[in-house]
Amino acid sequence: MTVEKQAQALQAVYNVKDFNLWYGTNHALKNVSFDINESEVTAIIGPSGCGKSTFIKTLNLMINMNPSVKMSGDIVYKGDSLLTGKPDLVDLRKKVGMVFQKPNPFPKSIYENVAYGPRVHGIKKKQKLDELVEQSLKDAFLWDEVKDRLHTNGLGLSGGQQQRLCIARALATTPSVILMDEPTSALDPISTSKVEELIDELRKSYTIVIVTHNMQQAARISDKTAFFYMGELMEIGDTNKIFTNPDNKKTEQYISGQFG
Ligand SMILES: Nc1ncnc2c1ncn2[C@@H]1O[C@H](COP(=O)(O)OP(=O)(O)OP(=O)(O)O)[C@@H](O)[C@H]1O
Repeated sequence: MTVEKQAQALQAVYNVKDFNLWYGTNHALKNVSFDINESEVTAIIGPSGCGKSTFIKTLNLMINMNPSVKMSGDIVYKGDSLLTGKPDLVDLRKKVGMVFQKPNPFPKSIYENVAYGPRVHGIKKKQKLDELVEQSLKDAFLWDEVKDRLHTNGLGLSGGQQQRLCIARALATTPSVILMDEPTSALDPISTSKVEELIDELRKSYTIVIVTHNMQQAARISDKTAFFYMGELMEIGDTNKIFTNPDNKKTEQYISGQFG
């Protein structure tokens, strides 16, 4: 990590404070506390059902779509409480983009997929939209593959291309954070490595939180790794340390494949 990056890394973009979440009576996240630093890639790992997806969906309050959810503690985004404040959800989701496990382009043209977010946020001028679409597709490493077919349906792209289109769509609203929930688990190895290369580039400009089942992937692409187990954060630290010399016995057992 460069000196500049270390200096930036001291800035927390999220403070998660004694956070609990229940689905009805199911206590899915328990007393979770940690900071997510600006300009870092934070990987969330842990066995199935440990609360990874639940956690990442709280960071843009997508979790609020589920009426059975109750939360306590706090998640503070850039100084503002997401739980006790009254965050503007449209604005929050502009700043905190999300990419899902299964590529989910809108059934619209490639151009319209990317232009959609900026339009919702009031950008109407064609020239500005054209520029944003081109830049976002370039930043998502997709421009060269689609520049001659921008007005064809996004669903006509391959799975890996669709996922990069979804990343372009997230970038088009100029977010500061990108949440990724297992973004490569539905992709083949070549598409996966393209998305990993892309994450490596995006890390220079964005804060990234990624849920992954793939421990090699977490080790390759993240600065920090958080290990969740049965709804608890067992350990968070520098990825190198978590994968070579974790403090917690459960982390060690998980990364060495003793359970999963
Ligand atoms: N919509 C929901 N309604 C009720 N319970 C839920 C819901 N979503 C998740 N849960 C429960 O919350 C707990 C955490 O689930 P979550 O999907 O966050 O885990 P995960 O670590 O992402 O799992 P996986 O790796 O299998 O995707 C589990 O007990 C799960 O059954």
